[in-house]
Amino acid sequence: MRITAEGLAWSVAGKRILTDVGLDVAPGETVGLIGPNGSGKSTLLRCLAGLRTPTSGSVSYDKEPIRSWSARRIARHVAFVEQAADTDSDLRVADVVGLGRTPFGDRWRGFGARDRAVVAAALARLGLTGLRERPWKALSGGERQRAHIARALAQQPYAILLDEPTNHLDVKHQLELLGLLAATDQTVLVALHDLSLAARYCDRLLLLHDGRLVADGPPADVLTPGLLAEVFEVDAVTGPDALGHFAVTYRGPVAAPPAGPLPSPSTDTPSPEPADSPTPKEI
Ligand SMILES: Nc1ncnc2c1ncn2[C@@H]1O[C@H](COP(=O)(O)OP(=O)(O)OP(=O)(O)O)[C@@H](O)[C@H]1O
Repeated sequence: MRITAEGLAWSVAGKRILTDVGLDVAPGETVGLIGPNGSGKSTLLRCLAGLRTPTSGSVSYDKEPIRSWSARRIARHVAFVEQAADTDSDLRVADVVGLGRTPFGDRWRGFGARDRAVVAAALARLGLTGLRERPWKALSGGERQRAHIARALAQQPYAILLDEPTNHLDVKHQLELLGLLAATDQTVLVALHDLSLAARYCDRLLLLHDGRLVADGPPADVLTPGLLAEVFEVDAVTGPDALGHFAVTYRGPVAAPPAGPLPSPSTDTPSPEPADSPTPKEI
């Protein structure tokens, strides 16, 4: 499915957050959305997922503007993995992943064999089969993140939007997830902070700066030392790493933050531990 935005703008409280964003993600493409903190990545993804109504401009799926689409119709096309998605804590992992089937359910049919098979496949894809009966609240941050991605896959969407999906994942799971996104036939737009991983796994990068799209192209064309200095304020070199992947290596920030002294610790004598305080246990 093709995702297109034209002249997209979003403002809040009189402040422009996105300005004149135009993008076109082709069917099956894996596109990375990069930009510094506060540049507008989450806001843009929310507009593309139909969760935020643009102040002006339009979002289209396969050239059809989604302005008048219902949330259910959008969810049958696009899955969105938000940065800090919260989920009802009484559910089991399989139930959370099963929420991905909601757009396809109806109260007469219920949750059928096909839904169960799709959920099982999504759990397996994210290495969560062994955790399927685990209460949601007993999961680690990375396991929850993988479960949210499994829920998105269970939605069987034509396109997946992901907002920093690797931020809680260990290295192995980061590589597995990005490999999965790069290999899928679905259209993928993924916000990432790790620029070398973005370069390695994405066909193309979109660079946001202060709510404007300032570069759009193959990773090596977007991640130039000049743009990295201007937009991310880092002094960096780019080129092949030891394995030949295009990578970014940082010398440091362009300008060091002002080196003011931190307040010194209080010179007051600390109060002694109470005599009966328990000895800390080794863990
Ligand atoms: N509802 C809102 N009200 C006020 N300001 C908002 C709102 N939503 C977003 N913003 C502001 O818009 C700007 C862009 O936010 P956004 O979350 O889209 O950035 P981001 O690129 O995803 O950042 P990060 O990398 O830190 O996740 C920020 O300055 C943010 O404070």
